Amino acid sequence: MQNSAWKKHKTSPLLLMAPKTPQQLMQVAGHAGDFRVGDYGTMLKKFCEREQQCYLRLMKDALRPFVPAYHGVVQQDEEDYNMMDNLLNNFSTPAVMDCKMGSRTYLEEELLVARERPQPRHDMYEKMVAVDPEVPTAQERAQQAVLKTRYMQWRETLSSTSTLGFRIEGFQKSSGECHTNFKRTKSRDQVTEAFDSFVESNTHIVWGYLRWLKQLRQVLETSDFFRAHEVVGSSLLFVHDWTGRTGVWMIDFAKTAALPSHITVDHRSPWVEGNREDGYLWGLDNLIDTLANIMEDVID
Ligand SMILES: Nc1ncnc2c1ncn2[C@@H]1O[C@H](COP(=O)(O)OP(=O)(O)OP(=O)(O)O)[C@@H](O)[C@H]1O
Ligand SMILES: O=P(O)(O)O[C@@H]1[C@H](O)[C@H](O)[C@@H](OP(=O)(O)O)[C@H](OP(=O)(O)O)[C@H]1O
Repeated sequence: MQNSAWKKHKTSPLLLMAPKTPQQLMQVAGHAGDFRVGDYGTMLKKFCEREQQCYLRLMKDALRPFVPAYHGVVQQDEEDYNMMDNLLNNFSTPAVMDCKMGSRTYLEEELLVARERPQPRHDMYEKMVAVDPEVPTAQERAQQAVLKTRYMQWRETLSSTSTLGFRIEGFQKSSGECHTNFKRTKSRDQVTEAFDSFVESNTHIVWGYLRWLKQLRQVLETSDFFRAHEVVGSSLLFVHDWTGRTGVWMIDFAKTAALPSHITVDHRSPWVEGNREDGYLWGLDNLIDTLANIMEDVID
């Protein structure tokens, strides 16, 4: 193996079986520039220790089949990356959708930081007024800046995050057609319309996704990892292709935090500051209901 990174970390047998052929990098959401194509069917995501710790725990959890296999830390151009399976492997010109799960998209600790050391952000002010120039307060207008938590809360209420506990971030069809303009996709009807466009009204695909989501819900209800973590800002990645193959995986654990032992969450109760609830299962219930309704409408 040529890559010096391999010397640093042992490879898993699965990885050794993966193709050497360079994989295509397809990113339908998230931070631009944080990803690279890795060797042997992997992708590299800019290193985040919190995410690394989650993946290490997830590799030993019941949730393992629902997350990309994790292969350790590698270096490229003096940058550290978490290396994981590219979930698009084994799909033929796939369609991909990213759904951000949960009713809250920032950590409680971010709220504390915002109070103690407020750092209003101009870039977020710009993103806010680009969608709705009427939203900033007089003070925010004067500063031409907003706090990140304020921006994130506004994004939640604008989209289905606050009403359904998940939101569509973006999708790419197998034709390459890409849609990322979902900031105002809020009602169940709007979400259904977007989803229908993603699957191109193919109920076989919807059926496949429903099966994945129901299995995932069952496993989440028994997972030790899920019981002990606040899962915030994590996404479900939906992948299908023309052969009818489907898959749904959990990705993005950069803001998934271990809970102190005295706190338990059910992932369905409403969040109030201090209870650490993330609304993940509430969102998954609503997502499953939304897809089930698509199937019912077809049958009726
Ligand atoms: N293991 C993977 N296999 C295939 N594609 C992936 C994988 N991980 C991430 N992606 C792609 O990259 C996108 C962004 O991933 P991710 O959510 O981890 O990024 P992020 O920058 O942490 O996002 P956020 O802005 O929510 O913090 C996903 O929507 C998906 O298209
Ligand atoms: O989708 P948008 O409207 O572009 O907003 C971004 C989105 O909410 C990301 O989840 C968030 O990153 P984190 O999840 O990592 O907090 C990012 O914060 P950032 O700019 O501080 O990275 C926001 O700018």
